[in-house]
Order: sequence, then C-alpha cells, then structure tokens
Amino acid sequence: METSAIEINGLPLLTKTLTPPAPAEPIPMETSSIEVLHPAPVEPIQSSDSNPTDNIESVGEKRKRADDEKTNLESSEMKATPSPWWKTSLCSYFRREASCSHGSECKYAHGEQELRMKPDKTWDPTSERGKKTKAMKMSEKEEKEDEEVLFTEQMMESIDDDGSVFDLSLSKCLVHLPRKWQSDELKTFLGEQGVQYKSAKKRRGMMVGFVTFENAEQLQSGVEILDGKTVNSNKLKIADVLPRTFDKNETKKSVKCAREAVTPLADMPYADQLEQKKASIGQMLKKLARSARKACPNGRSLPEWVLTSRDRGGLACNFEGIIESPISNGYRNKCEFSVGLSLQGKPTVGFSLGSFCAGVTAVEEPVNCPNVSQIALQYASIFQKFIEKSKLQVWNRFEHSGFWRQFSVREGRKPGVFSNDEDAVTRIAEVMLIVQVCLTGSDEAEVATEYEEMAKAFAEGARASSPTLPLTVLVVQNHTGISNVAPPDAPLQVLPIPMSDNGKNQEQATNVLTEARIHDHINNLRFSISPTAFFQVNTVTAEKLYSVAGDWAGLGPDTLLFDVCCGTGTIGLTLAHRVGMVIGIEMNASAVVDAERNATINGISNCKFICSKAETVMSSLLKQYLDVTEMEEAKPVSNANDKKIPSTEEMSNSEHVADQNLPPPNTQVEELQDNAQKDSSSIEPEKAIKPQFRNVVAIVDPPRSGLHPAVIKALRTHPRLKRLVYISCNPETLVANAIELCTPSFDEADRGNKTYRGNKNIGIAGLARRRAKSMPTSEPFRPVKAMAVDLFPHTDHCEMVMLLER
Ligand SMILES: C[S@@+](CC[C@H](N)C(=O)[O-])C[C@H]1O[C@@H](n2cnc3c(N)ncnc32)[C@H](O)[C@@H]1O
Repeated sequence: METSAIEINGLPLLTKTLTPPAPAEPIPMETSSIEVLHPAPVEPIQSSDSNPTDNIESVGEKRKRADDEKTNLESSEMKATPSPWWKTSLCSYFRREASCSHGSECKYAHGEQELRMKPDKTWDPTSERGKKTKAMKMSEKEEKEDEEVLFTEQMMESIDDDGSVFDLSLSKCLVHLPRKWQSDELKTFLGEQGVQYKSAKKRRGMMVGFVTFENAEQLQSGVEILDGKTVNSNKLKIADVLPRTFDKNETKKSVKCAREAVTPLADMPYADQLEQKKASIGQMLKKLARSARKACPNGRSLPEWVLTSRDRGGLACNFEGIIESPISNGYRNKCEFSVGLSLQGKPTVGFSLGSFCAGVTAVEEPVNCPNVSQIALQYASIFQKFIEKSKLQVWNRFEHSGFWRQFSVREGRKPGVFSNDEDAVTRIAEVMLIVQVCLTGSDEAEVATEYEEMAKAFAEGARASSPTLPLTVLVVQNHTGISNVAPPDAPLQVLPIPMSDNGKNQEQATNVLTEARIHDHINNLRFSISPTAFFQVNTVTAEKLYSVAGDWAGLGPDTLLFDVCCGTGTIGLTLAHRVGMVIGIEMNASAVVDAERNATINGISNCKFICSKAETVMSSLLKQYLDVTEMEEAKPVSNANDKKIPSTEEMSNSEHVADQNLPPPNTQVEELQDNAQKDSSSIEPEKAIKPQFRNVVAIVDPPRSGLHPAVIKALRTHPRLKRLVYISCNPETLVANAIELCTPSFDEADRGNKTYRGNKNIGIAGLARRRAKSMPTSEPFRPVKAMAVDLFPHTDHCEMVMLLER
C-alpha cells in the first residue's frame, strides 16, 4: 500500500487532561490490597452519559479487577497506602439502598460528605459538585457563543415589514428565543411580560429577535424585565445591535473572517494539524471503548477488545496513525460559494461567516482560504463581477427572496499523480460551474437574458485568464427551499457556453445540453461525475483512503463486496479487479447512472449498482445474494437496470470505452428515481446466484449522519458477513454505529423498548447504547484497527477508517 503515514505506530500521549491521571498500571496494584479485603460490588459506577471521563473508566476497571485478582496482602498495609482514588466516586449501592455491606471499608463514597476530589482535580460527574461544575462550564460556553453572535442593523431592516426607521441606540437583540416563533409570538410574549416597545421582529428559524423601544426609559425597563428571563427553559440574553458599518477589527465581538470560518486550522503548521487530528481520532477510539463498556449487558463478561483497551491506552483497537494529504493547498475539487450581501451590504460570492440560526448571514469573499483552488477563486471573482451588475438580486436568507443563491465550481483532473508545487491549472482538465438560483416570481424573458449574459461572462473571463481556464459545463439549478442544500432532484438546466465573442459554437452547445458531467481519475480509472453526485473533494488523498479500505477488506476472487453508499462507484470500481463481484448501493439516482457509466467506460463488468436507500434494501440484498442453497443455479439478479452479471473470468480491465458514445443519462435517472421510491420488494427475490462467494465483505461510506439503524441491523445480523470496513467523514457517528455493531446482544428479556423516551438530551453515543439493547441476538463485530486520513487540510474535519471483524 502506498501511504505516507506520519506515524504508523501508537498514539502519542495526549494533552494533560486526556491522560489518565495515574500512571499506566498503578491503580490496580496500589488498590489491590484494599480490594482484596473489601471487594466492592461489580456493578458499574453510574456516570453521566454525556460526558464520561477516563477516570470513571479506571475506577470501573478497578472494580472488576477487585473481583478478578485476589491477593493476600495485609489490611494494615492497605491502610498505610490508600489509593488516590479512595472515595472519589459515589457508591452506587449506597445511593440506591441507603446502605452498603462494605460499611466504612467501602472504597466508594457513602454520600456527598465522604466524597473526595479525584487526583485530576475533578469531581465524580454524578455528584452534586460534579454536576455543578458541568453546569458552570456549559454556561461559560453559552456566554462565549453569545459573544460570537453578530446582529447588524441590516438584518433588522431585512425583517422589517413596515418600513420604519430604527434608532439603533433604542434597539436590542433578544437571544435564545424559541426558533419556531415569529414576530407575533414575540409580541405576545412581550405583552405578557408587561414590556412596552415600539416594534418587535422575529423570523422563524432564528434564535434572535429585534425589539425597538420608544425611548430610553422604555428600553431600560424592558431590559430589566427581560434579561435572564427563562423562555422554554432557555435563559434570554439581551445584546446590542451592531451598526451596518461597524469595523469588525475595532469591535470587541469576535466576528470570524472567511479564513477562520472555513479553514480554522490554516495558521497552524500542517504537521501540527495532523497531530491534532490524530489526537482527536484517538479520543474517538477511547470513547468507543468507554461507551461499549457501558453498553454491555450486566452480568456478562466484557468483550476481549474492551478488556484489552487498557493495554492500548484506552483505545478500542490499534490506531495506525494518520495519512497526510499530498496536496495541502487548493486541494478541493469542489468549492461551494454562498451568494449574499457582505457586512457592508455589497453583493458577494464567498463564504458565510457564521450560522443562520445565530443571526449571521453576511458573506465574505473567499480571501486567504488555503483549501480553495486557484481555478475556483478565479471563477468566483468572475461571477462576483457579474452579479454586481446583474439586474437580479442576490439571495436574502432572512426574507427568503432574491435570485442568485449559490455558486459551485467542480474540477476534474487529468490522470496521474500531482503534488503541491504544480500549477493547479495544468492538472485540471475539465470544469463544471453550477449556479443555484431561485426562480420564484422571476420573469422568464429577463432570466433568459441574464443567463445569456452570465454564460458570456464566464466564457470571456475564462479566456481572459492566463493560462486560459478550462470550462466544460455550465448548469443552473433551481432551488426554492430555505437552506442552500438542494435536494438531488432539484431541476437542472444546462446552458450553452459561447465559444467566442461573436458567436456560439453550436456543436459544443448541443453536446453540453445533453451531457452535464465532468471526469476525474482515481487509480487510473476514469470517473464520470454529474452535477449532484458525490465525489470526494480531495481526489489524490481519496485514492489513498480507498487503497487502505481495499487492503483491510481482505479481498480475493471469491469475495462478494458490498459497497454501501457507493456514490459514483469509486470504491467498488477501484477494487473490482480484486473481487468476484461488487454490489453498490446508492440513493442518488444520478450517481447510480454515473456508477454504471463508469463501469462501462472502464470496461468493468462485475459490478452491479442498486439505486435505493440502503436501509430499504440492505437486508433483502444480503438475503438475495447469500441465503441461497448450494443447489441453486447461478443466475443474474434482475433490477431496474438489468445487466448480465459476469463471472470473475469475464471481467476485464479493457481499454476505456469512449463514454461519448453512451446513451444520454436523463431517462436512466428518471427511471432509477422511480425505482428508488419503491420498497425493497422491487428487488427480485432470491434465485440470484449460487453461493460462489466464500468471503463476504462490506465497505460502508455513509454521509455525516452515519448508517441508518436498519442497515446496521442488517449487517450485524447476517451471519455470513464477517468483515466490515467503515469509512467515515464523521468519527462521532462511526463510534455510535460501532457501538451497535460491536457490543454483545442482550437476552430477550433484557432487550430495550424501541420507543425510547427522553432522547432529546442524550448524545448519539448514548442513543446508540440504547439501540444496542434491542439488537437481535447475533455475533458482535470487534474493532480490529483504525486509521485517520486527512482529506481536509486546514479544517477540523478528518476521514477515519476502521476495520471490524468477527
Ligand atoms: C460520503 S459519500 C460516499 C460516496 C462514495 N463512497 C465515494 O467515496 O465517492 C456518501 C454517499 O451516500 C449516499 N447516501 C446518503 N444516504 C444514503 C442512504 N440512506 N442510502 C444509500 N446511499 C445514501 C450519498 O448520496 C453519497 O453518495
């Protein structure tokens, strides 16, 4: 495997607070004398789900060892060397029963009075003092968040519906209002509180509202009444409204610039970024071990991987380090720019400076954001100049009005390996521009003229650049929803690109109209990418990610590989030559058409792609491909795009088929979209192939939200699936899904109720622990090893791969 891992073995000690307070092994040794004579009950210590600490784990382990390791030390010795952990956790028996058979010898505290501070100067999180400290930390965090909220006069005006002029000195922002409130609810609330005011504004979805008072007395009295008032269990805060022209360098408020908002690690040397990410993934692996310990059924021995986690510094499995990105600057092949007003009210193409719900909508130009490519920057600048002159308005997120919403630049690389030093333009062969607009209330003729002008501006801008910028496709997407995230089926229109100032090249225009796609290359395979299909944004590093996944998956000619959430088929297709057959599952119909096209243009014929939500089909696909008897004949599976499923021998990596000769994909997308709506019964039942695949592997690469519980259940309960490689762009959800996949099943009598109550305040790991309780009896997986892959230099994000086996 070709990698450039920074450090492959072991995780360095983390920060002070993360390191267990006692040296690696002293706790059991030191406390064994106590435990011999007074073995405490084995029941796990209760602790808050939301913030478990390593200390809890250490104590929990001590308890277990107390039962396991009986020695013959004298009690006098024991008393001479009390453990630093002595009475630092509350006794759960005493708490529940108001008594404990160990009496005064119990190593756990009988009540708050007996409780001692832990060696790391923290309190048992379940104790009153622990809870108080946590609450204080939370409120400090909230205050910090409030400081970051940015309210400008301009926003207040944009909510205004009566055209009144505001006096900023008589206006205030109310923070922490219920998001679902609108102006009417805010007015009712103010009336109920006896607050007199001139006007009150609130937009649904935001947690801030604006109140203007008639005079200084009204303002003072209103602030006194409202400040700190509790609304729906949230404490109200009163903040000033910033003038439109405020200078963010002078204001005390911490307003982020685009660089800070988009690439928060940009000022840190890359080697340090990698260390930080490695430490953060290490934390996740510790969290998995801790959570799994809690999720295991009582009275059952803990799985080996949990028991041995201590030998790995608390990690759930071996952590094999981080693979760095060969390109750290301008690496993104897809840049999505917001279109909106800047802080100064200028139409701008760039990045939003904060979150909408916190009242921040200002857009700033993408200056000094090192992850943005040079080509994307140049196109953003061309588009910026165009919208400055456009008759149509930029999007206003408060009013949900305007025309120009978002601008995306997608790039396709030439085949080959590239480095940081190369000029981006020389390695990019194709560019797709996607302009998101809102057509609501627009005039068709005016829009057509604007589109023509825009296409001209892009074409001329590309030609005027030196070297000339590639421009392959120009697409407009109509989206009327509140957030800029459009559904994959939002209508697309491909615009012709004028080839010169004085005319259009008809051939190019016609071609573009039917073929909205560009191409990129991974492992010497060519990938067709349509406008809404997912494609990893850092192609060179994605190649490394896929090769780790392939190496860990234990592939061979007798392997059936499920590529779950397969997008354009990148993982399955790059590994197709190493397996008997690939089944890809993907819900985005365009991506599935791309995947099929990609198989064809690369001459790969042992891959089958299913267009559906994985949760709808995973279980039936596993049955269909695996629950067949030896006697059954090998037959191809029939689905919406039935093709012959070849044997391994039939598969070849022949020359790329010219994809221009393939039929237009539009009808295929529609057909697939229809099929994707249907339930799993749309997949032909059984009679698939005889079980020629001895080895069944799944590589899952879900979105940030992780795998659907039905997919987890299907993978976990199918006994023939022995190996699973989990690729994740959100390690938090990987940990949560791994809890469900890797903890032992509960007995039927102890299984949880599926209709959980009080989920609102429990974290995703807590939720996963609850779900794990209702998992049908099945052999759990175990985490074997994990690796981080840095696909996103200068940001907090990091990809993680984990191998699970059973
Ligand atoms: C992180 S991407 C991975 C794509 C692909 N493996 C790759 O590396 O290019 C996640 C993919 O899952 C798809 N997806 C999201 N939810 C899904 C679901 N419930 N069922 C199937 N696919 C889903 C998305 O459309 C997206 O293509």
